[in-house]
Amino acid sequence: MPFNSFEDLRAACQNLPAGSDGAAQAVAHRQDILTKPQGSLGRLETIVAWLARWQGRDMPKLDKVKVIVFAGSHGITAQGVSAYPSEVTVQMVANFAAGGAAINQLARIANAELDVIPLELDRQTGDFTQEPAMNEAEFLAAVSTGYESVGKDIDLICFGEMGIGNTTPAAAIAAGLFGGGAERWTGRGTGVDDAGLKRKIAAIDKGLARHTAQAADPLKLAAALGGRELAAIFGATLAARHLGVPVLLDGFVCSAAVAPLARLHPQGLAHVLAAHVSAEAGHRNLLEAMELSPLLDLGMRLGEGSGACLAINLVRSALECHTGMASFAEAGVSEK
Ligand SMILES: Cc1cc2ncn([C@H]3O[C@H](COP(=O)(O)O)[C@@H](O)[C@H]3O)c2cc1C
Ligand SMILES: O=C(O)c1cccnc1
Repeated sequence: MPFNSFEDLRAACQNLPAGSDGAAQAVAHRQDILTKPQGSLGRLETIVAWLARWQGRDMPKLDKVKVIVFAGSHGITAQGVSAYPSEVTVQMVANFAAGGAAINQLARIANAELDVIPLELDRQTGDFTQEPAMNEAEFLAAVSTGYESVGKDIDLICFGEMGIGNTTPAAAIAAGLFGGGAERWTGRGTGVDDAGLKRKIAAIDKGLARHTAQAADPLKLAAALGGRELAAIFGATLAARHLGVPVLLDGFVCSAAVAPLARLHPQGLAHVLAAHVSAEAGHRNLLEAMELSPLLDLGMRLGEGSGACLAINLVRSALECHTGMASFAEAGVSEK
């Protein structure tokens, strides 16, 4: 196991590579000689520079793109915080294996390999209104599983989650890290009614009050209020940074999962691009709090990594222009 204590993990979060300035500059230089008005591909140009910086390659590639969906089971569901029953998590893992979920279709069309990693689905986390969701060892085990799931040979990676109830721990982490109370961060998830939304807000406020002692430490907070799949996404995003793999970030749950990294290092999420802003209330605020600007805004609120996976083809398009276009000199086109 790569991490045996909060302190081990904290040290790994504070020791992050800066990415290659040279590779990002090589991309910017090539962008300026391609047959288009300078800067006219807008964010497509900065996406390629971002890929280059974090892959450490002057000419980035997207030969091996991966999606990993982590699944977890949540004790907080006892508080009636989801519109669906807890057993849907295991049922959806079977659906992923059979190819019947949204993420299966999106991964196929993005030419991305899909892995699904269930995390102790027969052992729910603690109900954080009553006890910590995870103790230190449980949290570190989930973080370590995520950390070890990322290979060095991957060119771009997306993480997704499946876990009925998990918009509640996500909102709790966001509220714990960025303040403003539960109401500011809590949305309807799978579609709870007004009474369900009230229960959710009350449960989160109760959890925040119970675990105030953990609030000053982003890792302890994520253990007390989080979930195993969120912890794994945190660990996997950290591994991606250490291994030079750029990350596309999915919706509200994934954003909350990686938020502790933003808190532990000022550049902690520099290798992460927000693929979309989800319709879950709180996601827009959360991205703003982490200074991330989403690529897509399509009213999606599914999770599974669906928004991140959809943006793969955008990144592929950006790279295709960069590698395939002719320069002014090559094409004999007059410059300004
Ligand atoms: C059939 C089905 C498929 C899903 N795929 C992702 N989620 C999403 O919904 C859940 C979070 O919402 P809440 O906090 O309200 O439970 C997570 O499992 C998330 O991945 C799904 C939910 C359902 C019902
Ligand atoms: O944005 C998300 O991550 C999300 C929203 C609703 C349900 N599950 C996930």
